[in-house]
Amino acid sequence: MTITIALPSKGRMKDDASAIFERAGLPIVAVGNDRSYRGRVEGHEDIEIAFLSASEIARELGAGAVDFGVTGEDLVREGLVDADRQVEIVARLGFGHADVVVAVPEIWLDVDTMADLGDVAADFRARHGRRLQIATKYWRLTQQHFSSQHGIQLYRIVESLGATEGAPAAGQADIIVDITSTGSTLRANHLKILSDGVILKSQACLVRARKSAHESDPRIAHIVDAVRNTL
Ligand SMILES: Nc1ncnc2c1ncn2[C@@H]1O[C@H](COP(=O)(O)OP(=O)(O)OP(=O)(O)O)[C@@H](O)[C@H]1O
Ligand SMILES: O=P(O)(O)OC[C@H]1O[C@H](OP(=O)(O)OP(=O)(O)O)[C@H](O)[C@@H]1O
Repeated sequence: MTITIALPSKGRMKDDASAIFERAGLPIVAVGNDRSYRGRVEGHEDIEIAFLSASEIARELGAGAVDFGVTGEDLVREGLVDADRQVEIVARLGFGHADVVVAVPEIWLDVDTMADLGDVAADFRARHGRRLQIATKYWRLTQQHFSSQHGIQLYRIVESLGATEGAPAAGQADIIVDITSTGSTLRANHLKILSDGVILKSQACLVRARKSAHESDPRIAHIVDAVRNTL
């Protein structure tokens, strides 16, 4: 059986992901030219590299189409139902840090916690004739945090695929759920994070698809150990 490892083909995690495997003694070489979406590990003919986008990696892990992948924990938990049953987070790799947060307009002076936001949501229809609107691309994480964790049911998610922080000022939503790293985009858009509004502290992870064939395969354990030993 060939083992397939999916690595980011572009974007902010690409170089760090390859560097981890280099340090683990599993140097990656592209097959064909620089733009090729296939690679291999030097000296290991039975390991194949698939270069995919970060969110595709989460999906392919869930489908069991790859054995390992490097991607953000946010994308794994957003992309997969009951993620821990489908995949194992083998190692947190120390790059690609970003927090998924609930942020509200700074001028909402009396809203500092999820409980305060729950009060706002409960009154929203009476005051404004519609539900509180949340702009996000993180549907699953938002629903878990609001409905399951904080018992807030009265809201509507407005899908946002880019420039989410601009949605409140543009009148497209009231609040947002998005990732932040330095906080400068939130500040520039006059948004503040609720004190208990950090939904997930994400970073790049080595993730393994849970497959029964892995249990008896020493190459799987070798890859896991080699990557963990770099940290
Ligand atoms: N400042 C940041 N902005 C966006 N994503 C970040 C940031 N810092 C770290 N990340 C993480 O990087 C990952 C997304 O990476 P990137 O945006 O490079 O992917 P992508 O190639 O655009 O993926 P896709 O096209 O599939 O969305 C996520 O896991 C995210 O948490
Ligand atoms: O807290 P900060 O350091 O300001 O970073 C957060 C911002 O960075 C990302 O957008 P980016 O411009 O990278 O584009 P992307 O969403 O297409 O990745 C993300 O979507 C946030 O908007």
